[in-house]
Amino acid sequence: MLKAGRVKALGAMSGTSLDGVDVALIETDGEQIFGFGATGYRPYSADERAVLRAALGKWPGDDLDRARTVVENAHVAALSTIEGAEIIGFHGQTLAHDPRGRGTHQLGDGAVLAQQLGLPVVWDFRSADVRLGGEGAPLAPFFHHACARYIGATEPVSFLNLGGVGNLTWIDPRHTRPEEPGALLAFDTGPANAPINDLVQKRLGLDCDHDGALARRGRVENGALELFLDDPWFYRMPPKSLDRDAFSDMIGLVCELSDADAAATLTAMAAAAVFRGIEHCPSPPARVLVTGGGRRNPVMMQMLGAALDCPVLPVEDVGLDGDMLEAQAFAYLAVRVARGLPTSCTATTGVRAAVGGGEISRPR
Ligand SMILES: Nc1ncnc2c1ncn2[C@@H]1O[C@H](COP(=O)(O)OP(=O)(O)OP(=O)(O)O)[C@@H](O)[C@H]1O
Ligand SMILES: CC(=O)N[C@H]1[C@@H]2OC[C@@H](O2)[C@@H](O)[C@@H]1O[C@H](C)C(=O)O
Repeated sequence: MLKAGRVKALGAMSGTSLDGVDVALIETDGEQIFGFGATGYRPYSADERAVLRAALGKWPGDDLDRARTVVENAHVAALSTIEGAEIIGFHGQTLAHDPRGRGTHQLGDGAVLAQQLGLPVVWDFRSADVRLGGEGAPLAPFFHHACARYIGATEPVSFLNLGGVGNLTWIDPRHTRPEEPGALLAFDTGPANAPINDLVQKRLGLDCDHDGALARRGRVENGALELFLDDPWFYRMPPKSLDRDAFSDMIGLVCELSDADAAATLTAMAAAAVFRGIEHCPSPPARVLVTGGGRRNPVMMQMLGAALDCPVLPVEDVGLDGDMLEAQAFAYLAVRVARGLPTSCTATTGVRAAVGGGEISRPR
Protein backbone atom coordinates (compact mmCIF):
# COMPACT_ATOMS: atom_id res chain seq x y z
CA MET A 1 0.00 0.00 0.00
CA LEU A 2 1.10 3.53 -0.76
CA LYS A 3 1.45 5.61 2.42
CA ALA A 4 -1.26 8.21 3.03
CA GLY A 5 -0.75 11.91 2.21
CA ARG A 6 1.97 13.36 0.03
CA VAL A 7 4.26 11.02 -1.87
CA LYS A 8 7.17 11.50 -4.25
CA ALA A 9 6.26 9.98 -7.58
CA LEU A 10 8.48 9.58 -10.61
CA GLY A 11 6.94 9.59 -14.08
CA ALA A 12 8.39 8.46 -17.40
CA MET A 13 7.20 9.32 -20.88
CA SER A 14 8.45 8.27 -24.29
CA GLY A 15 6.38 10.25 -26.78
CA THR A 16 5.29 9.81 -30.37
CA SER A 17 8.29 11.73 -31.75
CA LEU A 18 10.56 8.84 -30.61
CA ASP A 19 13.29 11.20 -29.41
CA GLY A 20 13.89 9.70 -25.97
CA VAL A 21 12.61 9.14 -22.44
CA ASP A 22 11.68 12.06 -20.15
CA VAL A 23 11.58 11.43 -16.41
CA ALA A 24 10.33 13.79 -13.69
CA LEU A 25 9.64 13.71 -9.98
CA ILE A 26 6.62 15.38 -8.40
CA GLU A 27 5.16 15.55 -4.92
CA THR A 28 1.43 14.91 -4.79
CA ASP A 29 -1.36 13.16 -2.92
CA GLY A 30 -2.99 12.31 -6.27
CA GLU A 31 -5.20 15.41 -6.10
CA GLN A 32 -3.08 18.44 -5.32
CA ILE A 33 0.40 19.16 -6.64
CA PHE A 34 2.71 20.18 -3.79
CA GLY A 35 5.86 20.67 -5.84
CA PHE A 36 8.08 19.53 -8.66
CA GLY A 37 11.45 17.79 -8.32
CA ALA A 38 14.37 16.48 -10.34
CA THR A 39 14.04 15.74 -14.06
CA GLY A 40 16.09 13.75 -16.55
CA TYR A 41 16.23 12.80 -20.21
CA ARG A 42 17.71 9.75 -21.91
CA PRO A 43 17.76 10.16 -25.71
CA TYR A 44 17.39 7.15 -27.99
CA SER A 45 20.45 6.52 -30.19
CA ALA A 46 19.91 6.56 -33.96
CA ASP A 47 19.95 2.75 -33.96
CA GLU A 48 17.40 2.53 -31.14
CA ARG A 49 15.17 5.02 -32.88
CA ALA A 50 15.31 2.95 -36.06
CA VAL A 51 14.24 -0.15 -34.10
CA LEU A 52 11.30 1.76 -32.58
CA ARG A 53 10.30 3.30 -35.89
CA ALA A 54 10.21 -0.17 -37.45
CA ALA A 55 7.94 -1.34 -34.62
CA LEU A 56 5.32 1.43 -35.12
CA GLY A 57 1.94 -0.03 -35.99
CA LYS A 58 2.65 -3.38 -34.33
CA TRP A 59 0.45 -5.12 -31.76
CA PRO A 60 1.01 -7.55 -28.88
CA GLY A 61 1.84 -10.94 -30.37
CA ASP A 62 4.02 -9.43 -33.13
CA ASP A 63 7.77 -9.93 -32.90
CA LEU A 64 8.77 -7.03 -30.68
CA ASP A 65 11.68 -8.42 -28.66
CA ARG A 66 14.26 -5.87 -29.87
CA ALA A 67 11.94 -2.90 -29.49
CA ARG A 68 10.84 -4.04 -26.03
CA THR A 69 14.46 -4.29 -24.91
CA VAL A 70 15.17 -0.78 -26.25
CA VAL A 71 12.17 0.69 -24.39
CA GLU A 72 12.75 -1.12 -21.09
CA ASN A 73 16.53 -0.52 -20.98
CA ALA A 74 16.20 3.18 -21.83
CA HIS A 75 13.55 3.60 -19.11
CA VAL A 76 15.59 1.76 -16.46
CA ALA A 77 18.60 3.94 -17.37
CA ALA A 78 16.57 7.18 -17.19
CA LEU A 79 14.57 6.32 -14.06
CA SER A 80 17.57 5.11 -12.06
CA THR A 81 19.21 8.56 -12.31
CA ILE A 82 16.57 10.08 -10.00
CA GLU A 83 16.53 9.35 -6.26
CA GLY A 84 13.82 9.56 -3.64
CA ALA A 85 10.79 8.19 -5.52
CA GLU A 86 8.21 6.02 -3.75
CA ILE A 87 6.26 5.02 -6.84
CA ILE A 88 6.78 5.11 -10.61
CA GLY A 89 4.33 5.92 -13.42
CA PHE A 90 5.49 4.28 -16.65
CA HIS A 91 3.62 5.21 -19.83
CA GLY A 92 5.59 3.01 -22.26
CA GLN A 93 5.99 3.62 -25.97
CA THR A 94 2.79 3.88 -27.99
CA LEU A 95 3.20 1.72 -31.09
CA ALA A 96 -0.40 1.66 -32.27
CA HIS A 97 -3.65 3.33 -31.28
CA ASP A 98 -7.00 2.19 -32.65
CA PRO A 99 -9.41 2.55 -29.73
CA ARG A 100 -12.50 1.64 -31.73
CA GLY A 101 -10.81 -1.33 -33.35
CA ARG A 102 -7.85 -3.30 -32.03
CA GLY A 103 -7.32 -1.14 -28.94
CA THR A 104 -4.22 0.74 -27.89
CA HIS A 105 -0.69 -0.58 -27.55
CA GLN A 106 2.05 0.81 -25.30
CA LEU A 107 5.24 -1.22 -25.41
CA GLY A 108 7.17 -2.09 -22.22
CA ASP A 109 6.45 -4.31 -19.25
CA GLY A 110 5.96 -2.50 -15.92
CA ALA A 111 6.67 -5.73 -14.00
CA VAL A 112 10.18 -5.82 -15.49
CA LEU A 113 10.78 -2.21 -14.43
CA ALA A 114 9.42 -2.84 -10.92
CA GLN A 115 11.82 -5.75 -10.52
CA GLN A 116 14.84 -3.84 -11.83
CA LEU A 117 14.14 -0.58 -9.99
CA GLY A 118 12.82 -2.06 -6.72
CA LEU A 119 9.73 0.20 -6.66
CA PRO A 120 6.02 -0.21 -7.40
CA VAL A 121 5.32 0.66 -11.03
CA VAL A 122 1.94 1.77 -12.40
CA TRP A 123 1.61 1.11 -16.14
CA ASP A 124 -0.81 0.22 -18.95
CA PHE A 125 -2.73 3.42 -18.22
CA ARG A 126 -4.89 3.39 -21.34
CA SER A 127 -6.41 -0.11 -21.71
CA ALA A 128 -9.10 0.08 -19.01
CA ASP A 129 -10.46 3.29 -20.50
CA VAL A 130 -10.63 1.71 -23.98
CA ARG A 131 -12.36 -1.38 -22.56
CA LEU A 132 -15.05 0.94 -21.15
CA GLY A 133 -15.65 2.56 -24.53
CA GLY A 134 -13.20 5.46 -24.15
CA GLU A 135 -10.56 6.74 -26.55
CA GLY A 136 -7.76 5.81 -24.10
CA ALA A 137 -6.26 9.26 -24.80
CA PRO A 138 -5.50 11.99 -23.99
CA LEU A 139 -4.76 11.18 -20.33
CA ALA A 140 -2.79 14.28 -19.33
CA PRO A 141 -6.02 16.35 -18.83
CA PHE A 142 -6.55 15.31 -15.17
CA PHE A 143 -3.01 16.51 -14.52
CA HIS A 144 -3.65 19.71 -16.50
CA HIS A 145 -6.59 20.35 -14.16
CA ALA A 146 -4.27 19.99 -11.15
CA CYS A 147 -1.74 22.30 -12.87
CA ALA A 148 -4.39 24.95 -13.51
CA ARG A 149 -5.19 24.95 -9.79
CA TYR A 150 -1.47 24.86 -8.88
CA ILE A 151 -0.82 28.04 -10.90
CA GLY A 152 -3.83 29.71 -9.27
CA ALA A 153 -5.97 30.03 -12.43
CA THR A 154 -9.42 31.39 -11.64
CA GLU A 155 -11.04 31.36 -15.09
CA PRO A 156 -11.09 28.86 -17.98
CA VAL A 157 -7.66 28.13 -19.39
CA SER A 158 -6.38 25.65 -21.97
CA PHE A 159 -3.27 23.53 -22.06
CA LEU A 160 -2.05 22.70 -25.54
CA ASN A 161 0.52 19.96 -26.02
CA LEU A 162 2.36 20.18 -29.35
CA GLY A 163 4.17 16.86 -29.61
CA GLY A 164 4.12 14.51 -32.59
CA VAL A 165 0.34 14.80 -32.25
CA GLY A 166 -1.39 17.82 -30.68
CA ASN A 167 -3.81 17.64 -27.77
CA LEU A 168 -5.85 20.32 -26.04
CA THR A 169 -7.41 20.46 -22.58
CA TRP A 170 -9.97 23.13 -21.68
CA ILE A 171 -10.25 23.54 -17.91
CA ASP A 172 -12.61 25.39 -15.62
CA PRO A 173 -10.46 25.54 -12.48
CA ARG A 174 -13.40 26.58 -10.32
CA HIS A 175 -14.30 22.87 -10.23
CA THR A 176 -12.27 21.21 -7.53
CA ARG A 177 -12.39 17.69 -8.97
CA PRO A 178 -11.51 16.95 -12.61
CA GLU A 179 -14.29 14.40 -13.10
CA GLU A 180 -17.00 16.93 -12.14
CA PRO A 181 -19.27 17.77 -15.10
CA GLY A 182 -18.10 21.06 -16.61
CA ALA A 183 -14.55 20.86 -15.26
CA LEU A 184 -12.84 19.64 -18.44
CA LEU A 185 -13.04 19.02 -22.14
CA ALA A 186 -10.09 17.32 -23.83
CA PHE A 187 -9.19 15.85 -27.19
CA ASP A 188 -6.40 15.44 -29.73
CA THR A 189 -6.39 18.41 -32.10
CA GLY A 190 -4.66 16.73 -35.04
CA PRO A 191 -1.16 16.17 -36.29
CA ALA A 192 1.41 18.62 -34.86
CA ASN A 193 5.15 18.00 -35.35
CA ALA A 194 5.10 14.43 -36.69
CA PRO A 195 4.37 15.36 -40.35
CA ILE A 196 6.94 18.21 -40.27
CA ASN A 197 9.57 15.84 -38.85
CA ASP A 198 8.71 13.21 -41.44
CA LEU A 199 8.99 15.76 -44.25
CA VAL A 200 12.38 17.18 -43.26
CA GLN A 201 13.67 13.69 -42.44
CA LYS A 202 12.70 12.38 -45.87
CA ARG A 203 13.84 15.36 -47.91
CA LEU A 204 16.79 16.73 -45.94
CA GLY A 205 17.80 14.06 -43.43
CA LEU A 206 16.97 16.41 -40.52
CA ASP A 207 15.25 15.50 -37.22
CA CYS A 208 13.00 18.56 -37.20
CA ASP A 209 12.53 22.03 -38.70
CA HIS A 210 14.69 23.55 -36.00
CA ASP A 211 13.24 26.86 -34.73
CA GLY A 212 10.97 26.83 -37.78
CA ALA A 213 13.92 27.99 -39.89
CA LEU A 214 12.57 26.35 -43.04
CA ALA A 215 8.90 27.26 -42.53
CA ARG A 216 9.90 30.88 -41.88
CA ARG A 217 11.22 31.16 -45.44
CA GLY A 218 8.19 29.48 -47.01
CA ARG A 219 4.72 30.48 -48.12
CA VAL A 220 1.59 28.67 -46.96
CA GLU A 221 -0.24 26.94 -49.83
CA ASN A 222 -3.85 27.70 -48.97
CA GLY A 223 -5.32 25.10 -51.34
CA ALA A 224 -3.50 22.31 -49.50
CA LEU A 225 -4.51 23.79 -46.14
CA GLU A 226 -8.19 23.82 -47.17
CA LEU A 227 -8.03 20.21 -48.39
CA PHE A 228 -6.51 19.23 -45.06
CA LEU A 229 -9.27 21.00 -43.11
CA ASP A 230 -11.92 19.16 -45.16
CA ASP A 231 -10.96 15.95 -43.39
CA PRO A 232 -13.94 14.49 -41.46
CA TRP A 233 -11.72 14.49 -38.35
CA PHE A 234 -12.32 18.21 -37.89
CA TYR A 235 -16.10 17.78 -37.92
CA ARG A 236 -16.06 15.01 -35.32
CA MET A 237 -17.14 16.18 -31.88
CA PRO A 238 -14.65 15.64 -29.04
CA PRO A 239 -13.52 13.63 -27.16
CA LYS A 240 -11.41 12.11 -29.93
CA SER A 241 -7.89 10.77 -30.26
CA LEU A 242 -5.43 10.04 -33.03
CA ASP A 243 -2.79 7.52 -33.93
CA ARG A 244 0.60 9.15 -34.67
CA ASP A 245 0.46 8.28 -38.34
CA ALA A 246 -3.26 8.81 -38.90
CA PHE A 247 -2.52 11.84 -41.09
CA SER A 248 0.74 10.57 -42.60
CA ASP A 249 -0.62 10.90 -46.14
CA MET A 250 -0.99 14.68 -45.64
CA ILE A 251 2.62 14.87 -46.79
CA GLY A 252 1.11 14.03 -50.18
CA LEU A 253 -0.72 17.39 -50.06
CA VAL A 254 2.60 19.22 -50.04
CA CYS A 255 4.69 16.89 -52.22
CA GLU A 256 4.84 19.32 -55.16
CA LEU A 257 5.92 22.25 -52.99
CA SER A 258 9.45 23.48 -52.30
CA ASP A 259 10.99 22.41 -48.98
CA ALA A 260 10.27 25.79 -47.40
CA ASP A 261 6.68 26.05 -48.71
CA ALA A 262 5.97 22.46 -47.67
CA ALA A 263 7.29 23.11 -44.13
CA ALA A 264 5.31 26.37 -43.88
CA THR A 265 2.13 24.62 -45.05
CA LEU A 266 2.49 21.67 -42.64
CA THR A 267 3.16 24.12 -39.80
CA ALA A 268 0.04 26.08 -40.75
CA MET A 269 -1.93 22.80 -40.77
CA ALA A 270 -0.84 22.02 -37.20
CA ALA A 271 -1.89 25.52 -36.08
CA ALA A 272 -5.20 25.40 -38.00
CA ALA A 273 -6.04 22.06 -36.38
CA VAL A 274 -5.72 23.75 -32.99
CA PHE A 275 -7.85 26.67 -34.12
CA ARG A 276 -10.58 24.24 -35.24
CA GLY A 277 -10.25 22.44 -31.91
CA ILE A 278 -10.68 25.58 -29.81
CA GLU A 279 -14.05 26.12 -31.48
CA HIS A 280 -15.29 22.98 -29.71
CA CYS A 281 -14.50 24.40 -26.24
CA PRO A 282 -17.45 25.30 -23.96
CA SER A 283 -16.18 28.89 -23.69
CA PRO A 284 -13.14 30.75 -25.04
CA PRO A 285 -10.15 30.14 -22.74
CA ALA A 286 -8.56 33.21 -21.15
CA ARG A 287 -5.15 31.91 -22.29
CA VAL A 288 -3.62 28.94 -24.06
CA LEU A 289 -0.58 27.52 -22.28
CA VAL A 290 1.61 25.58 -24.67
CA THR A 291 3.70 22.57 -23.74
CA GLY A 292 5.67 20.03 -25.81
CA GLY A 293 8.37 20.60 -28.41
CA GLY A 294 6.19 22.70 -30.73
CA ARG A 295 6.36 25.63 -28.30
CA ARG A 296 9.99 25.98 -29.40
CA ASN A 297 8.95 26.56 -33.01
CA PRO A 298 8.43 30.35 -33.27
CA VAL A 299 6.64 30.04 -36.61
CA MET A 300 4.07 27.65 -35.16
CA MET A 301 3.65 29.85 -32.08
CA GLN A 302 3.25 32.97 -34.19
CA MET A 303 0.60 31.27 -36.38
CA LEU A 304 -1.30 30.19 -33.27
CA GLY A 305 -1.07 33.65 -31.74
CA ALA A 306 -2.40 35.22 -34.94
CA ALA A 307 -5.36 32.82 -35.16
CA LEU A 308 -6.52 32.78 -31.53
CA ASP A 309 -8.24 35.57 -29.63
CA CYS A 310 -6.30 35.12 -26.40
CA PRO A 311 -2.65 35.06 -25.30
CA VAL A 312 -0.76 31.94 -26.45
CA LEU A 313 2.12 31.39 -24.04
CA PRO A 314 4.69 28.69 -23.34
CA VAL A 315 3.96 27.03 -19.99
CA GLU A 316 7.27 28.42 -18.71
CA ASP A 317 5.44 31.76 -18.42
CA VAL A 318 3.43 30.29 -15.53
CA GLY A 319 6.40 28.48 -13.97
CA LEU A 320 5.86 25.00 -15.46
CA ASP A 321 8.31 22.90 -17.48
CA GLY A 322 7.07 22.24 -21.01
CA ASP A 323 9.60 19.49 -21.66
CA MET A 324 8.55 17.52 -18.62
CA LEU A 325 4.80 18.04 -18.31
CA GLU A 326 3.91 14.62 -19.75
CA ALA A 327 6.41 12.77 -17.54
CA GLN A 328 5.01 14.70 -14.55
CA ALA A 329 1.50 13.77 -15.69
CA PHE A 330 2.22 10.05 -15.51
CA ALA A 331 3.81 10.46 -12.06
CA TYR A 332 0.61 12.20 -10.91
CA LEU A 333 -1.66 9.62 -12.57
CA ALA A 334 0.33 6.77 -10.95
CA VAL A 335 -0.55 8.15 -7.51
CA ARG A 336 -4.20 8.48 -8.52
CA VAL A 337 -4.27 4.85 -9.66
CA ALA A 338 -2.62 3.69 -6.42
CA ARG A 339 -5.23 5.66 -4.45
CA GLY A 340 -8.17 4.33 -6.47
CA LEU A 341 -8.95 7.76 -8.01
CA PRO A 342 -10.13 8.08 -11.62
CA THR A 343 -7.70 9.11 -14.36
CA SER A 344 -10.19 9.82 -17.16
CA CYS A 345 -13.88 10.63 -17.57
CA THR A 346 -16.47 11.12 -20.29
CA ALA A 347 -15.26 14.68 -20.99
CA THR A 348 -11.64 13.65 -21.55
CA THR A 349 -11.84 10.33 -23.40
CA GLY A 350 -15.55 9.65 -23.93
CA VAL A 351 -15.38 6.71 -21.50
CA ARG A 352 -18.79 5.62 -20.17
CA ALA A 353 -17.95 6.49 -16.54
CA ALA A 354 -14.92 7.96 -14.79
CA VAL A 355 -12.29 5.24 -14.57
CA GLY A 356 -8.88 4.69 -13.01
CA GLY A 357 -6.71 3.07 -15.66
CA GLY A 358 -3.49 1.29 -14.82
CA GLU A 359 -1.97 -1.89 -13.56
CA ILE A 360 0.30 -1.91 -10.49
CA SER A 361 3.36 -4.18 -10.45
CA ARG A 362 5.44 -4.53 -7.31
CA PRO A 363 8.99 -5.84 -6.97
CA ARG A 364 8.94 -9.49 -5.78
N1 LIG B 1 13.62 24.12 -31.43
C1 LIG B 1 12.65 23.46 -32.07
N2 LIG B 1 12.19 23.91 -33.25
C2 LIG B 1 11.21 23.27 -33.92
N3 LIG B 1 10.62 22.14 -33.49
C3 LIG B 1 11.04 21.66 -32.32
C4 LIG B 1 12.06 22.27 -31.55
N4 LIG B 1 12.23 21.53 -30.42
C5 LIG B 1 11.37 20.51 -30.50
N5 LIG B 1 10.66 20.57 -31.64
C6 LIG B 1 9.64 19.61 -32.13
O1 LIG B 1 9.03 18.99 -31.01
C7 LIG B 1 9.13 17.56 -31.16
C8 LIG B 1 9.24 16.91 -29.80
O2 LIG B 1 8.13 17.28 -29.06
P1 LIG B 1 7.71 16.45 -27.79
O3 LIG B 1 8.93 15.98 -27.08
O4 LIG B 1 6.71 17.27 -27.08
O5 LIG B 1 7.02 15.21 -28.50
P2 LIG B 1 6.55 13.85 -27.88
O6 LIG B 1 6.32 13.99 -26.41
O7 LIG B 1 7.48 12.80 -28.35
O8 LIG B 1 5.16 13.65 -28.64
P3 LIG B 1 3.66 13.36 -28.07
O9 LIG B 1 3.33 14.44 -27.11
O10 LIG B 1 2.85 13.40 -29.34
O11 LIG B 1 3.74 12.00 -27.47
C9 LIG B 1 10.37 17.34 -32.01
O12 LIG B 1 10.31 16.09 -32.68
C10 LIG B 1 10.29 18.53 -32.96
O13 LIG B 1 9.45 18.25 -34.03
C1 LIG C 1 -2.18 6.94 -27.74
C2 LIG C 1 -1.15 7.94 -27.34
O1 LIG C 1 -0.07 7.58 -26.89
N1 LIG C 1 -1.48 9.23 -27.50
C3 LIG C 1 -0.60 10.31 -27.13
C4 LIG C 1 -0.18 11.08 -28.38
O2 LIG C 1 0.71 12.16 -28.04
C5 LIG C 1 -0.06 13.34 -27.85
C6 LIG C 1 -1.47 12.87 -28.00
O3 LIG C 1 -1.30 11.76 -28.90
C7 LIG C 1 -2.09 12.32 -26.69
O4 LIG C 1 -3.38 11.84 -26.99
C8 LIG C 1 -1.30 11.15 -26.10
O5 LIG C 1 -0.33 11.51 -25.14
C9 LIG C 1 -0.54 12.32 -24.02
C10 LIG C 1 0.57 12.16 -23.07
C11 LIG C 1 -1.86 12.09 -23.27
O6 LIG C 1 -2.33 10.97 -23.18
O7 LIG C 1 -2.36 13.08 -22.73
